[in-house]
Amino acid sequence: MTFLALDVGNTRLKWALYDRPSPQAQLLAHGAEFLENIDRLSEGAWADLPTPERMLGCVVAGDAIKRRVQEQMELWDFTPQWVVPSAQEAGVTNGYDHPSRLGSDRWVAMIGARQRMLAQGPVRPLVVVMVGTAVTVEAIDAEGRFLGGLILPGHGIMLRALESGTAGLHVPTGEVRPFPTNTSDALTSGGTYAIAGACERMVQHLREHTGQDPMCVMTGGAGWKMAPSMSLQFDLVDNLIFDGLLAMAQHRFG
Ligand SMILES: Nc1ncnc2c1ncn2[C@@H]1O[C@H](COP(=O)(O)OP(=O)(O)O)[C@@H](O)[C@H]1O
Ligand SMILES: CC(C)(COP(=O)(O)O)[C@@H](O)C(=O)NCCC(=O)O
Ligand SMILES: [K+]
Repeated sequence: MTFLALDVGNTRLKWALYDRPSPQAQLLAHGAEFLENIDRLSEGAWADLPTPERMLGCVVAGDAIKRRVQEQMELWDFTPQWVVPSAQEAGVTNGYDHPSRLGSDRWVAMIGARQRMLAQGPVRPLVVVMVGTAVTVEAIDAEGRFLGGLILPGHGIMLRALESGTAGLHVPTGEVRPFPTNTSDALTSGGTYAIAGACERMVQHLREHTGQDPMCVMTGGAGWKMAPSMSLQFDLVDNLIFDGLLAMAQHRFG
C-alpha cells in the first residue's frame, strides 16, 4: 500500500512517497517545491509517480495553499488526510494550553523525534529544533510529555525585519564570526547566535526541570546553516516530519 507523506511549510512543500505506511517503509521518491511552484506538481514531479494509495500530511501554510495542494492531488483516488494535533498520539502527550492550536508540523516532528530516540537507545528528555521559515525549539521529558516550546523568526525573516526597520542595514549575507567586524558578518552572526542561544537555553531549562541530559535533534531546510554554530551536540536529521508521519500513518492505515 503506497503512501504519500506531505509537509507543507510557509516556504516549501516537501513530499515523500513510500512503499507502505510504516516506519520500516522503503522510500520510492521524494522532492521539495517552493510554494510559488506547487500548482505545477501534477504535471511535473508527480505526473509519473507510482500511484499513492494513502496520504497523510501536515500543513501550516494556510487554507488557500492547502486547497491548491489538494487540487494537485486530484489525480489520485485517496481522500487527503491532514494531521490535527491532539492531546496525545504515538507516545507523546501535548502540553499546549489548546492542543489543536499547536502547529501540526511541530507535533509531527516531535513524534518523529521521540520514535527515533526510542529506536536508538535509552529513554531521555528531548530538545527538538526545526529551522525553517520560523524556528521552533521544543522540550519533551523522558515520559514523552511535550512541556512547551519557543517560536523565533528564521534567518530570512530576521534579516528582512532588520532591513525594513532601519535606515542603515542592507543585507548581503556574511559569515558567522565570534567577533564580527563588518555589517554583513554582524547580521549573519547575530541571527545565527540568536537561534543557537535559544536552543541552548531550552536545553538548560529542560536539564533543570528533569535532572537529566537531553538528547538534542535539529531538522528543517536551514538546519545545515545552524549545525556548525551549535556549541552543544545536536544531531542533524534529514526529515523528522516524515519519520513522524510514517509512525502516525501506521496507526491510521497499518
Ligand atoms: N534550496 C534552498 N534554497 C533556498 N533556501 C533554502 C534552500 N534549502 C533550504 N533553504 C532554507 O530553508 C528555509 C526553508 O526551510 P523549510 O524547512 O522548507 O521551511 P518551511 O518548512 O517553513 O517551508 C528557507 O527559509 C531557507 O533559509
Ligand atoms: C511556528 C510555525 C509558524 C512554523 O512554521 P514553519 O517555519 O514550519 O513554516 C507553525 O508551526 C505554526 O504556524 N504554528 C502555529 C502556532 C503554534 O505552534 O503555536
Ligand atoms: K516546517
